[in-house]
Amino acid sequence: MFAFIQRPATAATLNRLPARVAFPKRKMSSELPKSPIPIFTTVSAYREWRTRAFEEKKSVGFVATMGALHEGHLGLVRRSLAENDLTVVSIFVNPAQFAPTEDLATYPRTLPHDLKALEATTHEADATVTSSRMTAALFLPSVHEMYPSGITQEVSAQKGTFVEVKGYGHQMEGTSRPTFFRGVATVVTKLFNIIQPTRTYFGQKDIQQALLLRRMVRDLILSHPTPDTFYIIPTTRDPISSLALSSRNAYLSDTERELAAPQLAAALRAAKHSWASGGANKASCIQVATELVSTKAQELATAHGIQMKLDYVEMNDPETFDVVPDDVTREVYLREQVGGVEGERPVILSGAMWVGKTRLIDNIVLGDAKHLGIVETS
Ligand SMILES: Nc1ncnc2c1ncn2[C@@H]1O[C@H](COP(=O)(O)OP(=O)(O)OP(=O)(O)O)[C@@H](O)[C@H]1O
Ligand SMILES: CC(C)(CO)[C@@H](O)C(=O)[O-]
Ligand code: BAL
Repeated sequence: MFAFIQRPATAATLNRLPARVAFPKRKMSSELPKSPIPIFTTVSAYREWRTRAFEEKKSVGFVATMGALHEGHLGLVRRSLAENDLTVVSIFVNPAQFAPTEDLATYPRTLPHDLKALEATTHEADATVTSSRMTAALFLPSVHEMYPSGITQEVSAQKGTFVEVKGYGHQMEGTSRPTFFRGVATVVTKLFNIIQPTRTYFGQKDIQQALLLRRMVRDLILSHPTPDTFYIIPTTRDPISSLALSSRNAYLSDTERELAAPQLAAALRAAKHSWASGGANKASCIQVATELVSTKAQELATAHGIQMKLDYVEMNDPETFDVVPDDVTREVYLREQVGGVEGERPVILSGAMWVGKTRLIDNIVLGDAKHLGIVETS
C-alpha cells in the first residue's frame, strides 16, 4: 500500500529546489531564528511557493504539528522526505482545539530547537542519489490569518466557520475533550486548503484524530490530500521505557517520566495480553489495565509523592469508534469479521492517564493494523 516512493529527478534538481521555489516575497519577521529552511508566515507567501511547485510538478509531503518537535514528529518528516520531492511542516498551536481549562497558554513553544531538529533531519534519498533532502518549507501562520472571523476557546461564543465530523468525535478522546475534534478538523481543513499536499503524514499516537481526519478528507472529497495519500505512521516510543513520545512529556519531571508515564503503555500491554489469551472478555481485559495503574499509582504516591490517575482505558471499533461491549471476547469479536478480509479484525485499545497535571494518551491496535492503513516502514 505504501510502496509508491516518488523518485527524485536528479541530485541537481533536488539541490536547487528549495532555492528556486522558496524565496518569493515572503514576509519574514525579524524575530524568527535564522535557518536555511524558508519560513512562510503568511498564506500568500506560501501559495506563491506552492504554485511554483505545482508548475514544476514537484510532489509536496505535509506534516502538521503544534511544534516542540521530537523523534515522533521527525519520523513523520523522514517518511515525507523519502516519498516526496518537497516536504512542508506546519507549526501552529491551534486555540480552537484547546478547551478553556486546558493548557493553551503553557503549551511548549520551542521554535529555535524545532528549526535545528528539522535542519538535522535529512534523508539520504537512495543509493543512486548523492544529495540529501531537507524540509523545504516551514509554515508558521498567525492566529489572525488562520481565524479571520476571530477565535475564542468557548465554543458557545464562537463565530465563523467550523468543521465537524459528526458521529466520530464524541467517543474515546472526545468523551474527555468534547470540543477537541471540532477544533482539529477545522484547523486541518484550513491547513489542507493552504498547503495542498500531495501526501500527508499523521501519527498513530493520536489514532482517533488520524482516522477521523482521513474520513473528513473522504467526506469533503478533497483532492490534496486524498484518503489514499493520507498516511498513518506507527507510534515512535522511547526505546527503553516504551513511553509514547509526545510534546507534553516535556511537562513531566524526570521521576514522573521514568516511573509513572510508562505505566500507560504497560497497562495497554497487559490488557492486550489478556485479550490475546482467549477466554477473557473485554471488561476483564480493561480491569487488568486499570488495576495495574491503580497499584502502581499507590506505590508511586507513597514512595515518590507522584500523582498518577487513569482517565480511561477502552476498546473501540476502528470503523465506528463504538465501545466494544463488556462481555465480548476476542473469539466473539473475530466471529463478526466481515468475510473475505485477510488477517485479524482490528480493535483499538486506547487510554489516557494523568501524571500530575499532564494528560498523556496512548493506544495499541490489536489485530491487523494494515486494515486501518497503518504500516511499519519497511
Ligand atoms: N510518538 C509519536 N509517534 C508518531 N507520531 C507522533 C508521535 N507524537 C506525535 N505524533 C504525531 O505528530 C503530529 C503532530 O502532533 P503534535 O504536534 O500534537 O505532537 P504531540 O507530541 O502529539 O503533542 P501532544 O503532547 O500535544 O499530544 C500528529 O500527527 C501526531 O499524531
Ligand atoms: C493535527 C494538529 C496539528 C492540528 O492542530 C494537532 O492536533 C496535532 O499536532 O496532532
Ligand atoms: N496531539 C494532539 C494535539 C492535542 O492534544 O491538542
